[in-house]
Amino acid sequence: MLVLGIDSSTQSTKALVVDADSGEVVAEAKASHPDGTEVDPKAWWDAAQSAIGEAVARAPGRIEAVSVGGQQHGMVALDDQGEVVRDALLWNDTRSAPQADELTARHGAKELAARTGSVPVASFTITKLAWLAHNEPQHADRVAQVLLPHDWVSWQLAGRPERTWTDHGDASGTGYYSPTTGEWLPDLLTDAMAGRTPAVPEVLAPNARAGQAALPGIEGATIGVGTGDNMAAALGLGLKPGDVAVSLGTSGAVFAPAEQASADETGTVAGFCDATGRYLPLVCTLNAARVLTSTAQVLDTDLEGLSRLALSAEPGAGGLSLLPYLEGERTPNLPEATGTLTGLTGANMTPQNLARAAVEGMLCGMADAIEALRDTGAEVRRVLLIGGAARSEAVQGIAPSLFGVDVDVPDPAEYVALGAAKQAAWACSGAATPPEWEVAGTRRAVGDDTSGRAVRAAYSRARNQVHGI
Ligand SMILES: Nc1ncnc2c1ncn2[C@@H]1O[C@H](COP(=O)(O)OP(=O)(O)O)[C@@H](O)[C@H]1O
Ligand SMILES: O=C(CO)[C@@H](O)[C@H](O)COP(=O)(O)O
Repeated sequence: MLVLGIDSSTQSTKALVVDADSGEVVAEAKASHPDGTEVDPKAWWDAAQSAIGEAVARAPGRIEAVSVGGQQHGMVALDDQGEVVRDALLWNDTRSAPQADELTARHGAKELAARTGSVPVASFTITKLAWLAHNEPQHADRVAQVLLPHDWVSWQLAGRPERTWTDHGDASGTGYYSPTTGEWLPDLLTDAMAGRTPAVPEVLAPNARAGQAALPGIEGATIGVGTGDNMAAALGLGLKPGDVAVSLGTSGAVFAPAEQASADETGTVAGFCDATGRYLPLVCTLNAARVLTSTAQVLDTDLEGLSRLALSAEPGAGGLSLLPYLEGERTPNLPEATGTLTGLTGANMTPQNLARAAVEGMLCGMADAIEALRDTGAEVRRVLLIGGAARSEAVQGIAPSLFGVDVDVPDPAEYVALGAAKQAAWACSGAATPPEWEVAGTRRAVGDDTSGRAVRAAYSRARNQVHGI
């Protein structure tokens, strides 16, 4: 039996056709999304149709089921005809930072963490709805329903039926859902939207059959419930206790499976649900893979060239530290921040050191995130490095000493789309637990030095100097 997994993430849509018995990927395709932090959702649907069409054309048989993993938090506001009211505001759009502060001041961080699992920052859907109510009341008045990106793409796949749905994982990133009771929190939604209460999708079980595909080429295939991209990656990797995933895509996301819900009132760790009915505490930064792309551009090289340069510099980049807050930052919560390069001298200002500082700066944020997860009780036995930037040799070489824990690199693959495919197979199997697919070859990354502590200390000093934290 063949199933289809879709990853509709920030930069692109990926589609994988997978053999449901073995987990083997038999066909795949990819289509890009536009840049920017506000996007017309139709661009995701165009990309999905293109990637699905290509993947399915290469598939050796009929697709029985499909599921969608999508970038978390994005605000897809629909009117009473099901049309989008305005472009979606994405997870990495920081304009709603003042609304995040206001909501937290009004309700209290402790209360919000206890009720929703998280203290909202600008990424969370609830703050985007509050921004809309305050800045575009004419649009807010027209909002009849709010969906998340994966809900909206699944709904298009189903041919826009009467019913809309979501899952626990993605719902837990809205800021108006309770991970512990599994219920929406309409009072928080109404408060954020200044008295308006749009409809929200039905929350279905992780292995639900949510609908049937209406898209030509996969018509009649069962649609699984779908989930957030990080929840899908956790499912695709089959994370076990002690495993921590570090995903280096547009965002840097660090997450671990948990049996208990978390409620970190400092706001560092978001208390999300996973895609199996359990939990997925997660720390997220706004600056990961694109830090490397931007630095490569400055150095007039490509990503391989950047990697070579970084590995030819000494650990510590000759005293340079890069605080890579190129898009503002979410963890630490510095939405207005810009990037800073500290420690420049005539002697150390080389392309090699700059490349090294970029890789180290991005990874130091991830090392802090691993520590924050550990502080909330997560067991950290090994790190699994995934996402686009995990393909970089420099990242693989430098991560172990900065993380101070074993780092395994699963074979490069689209783990979000694989997790979505696994969810689709689960919806068909009717079993109590998802299928167990073996994760293809995992290689242990070997660190190039033991100076991780010193590099991290220099990074902390730079952050303290510039931002006082
Ligand atoms: N070898 C590489 N080295 C560094 N970065 C890479 C490499 N290959 C891909 N990337 C980066 O990975 C990013 C895409 O990763 P992905 O996990 O697909 O992101 P997203 O899920 O956010 O769309 C792009 O910014 C791309 O430049
Ligand atoms: O906001 C978060 C997690 O809370 C991000 O991780 C988004 O889910 C986008 O992910 P990528 O496109 O970087 O995979």
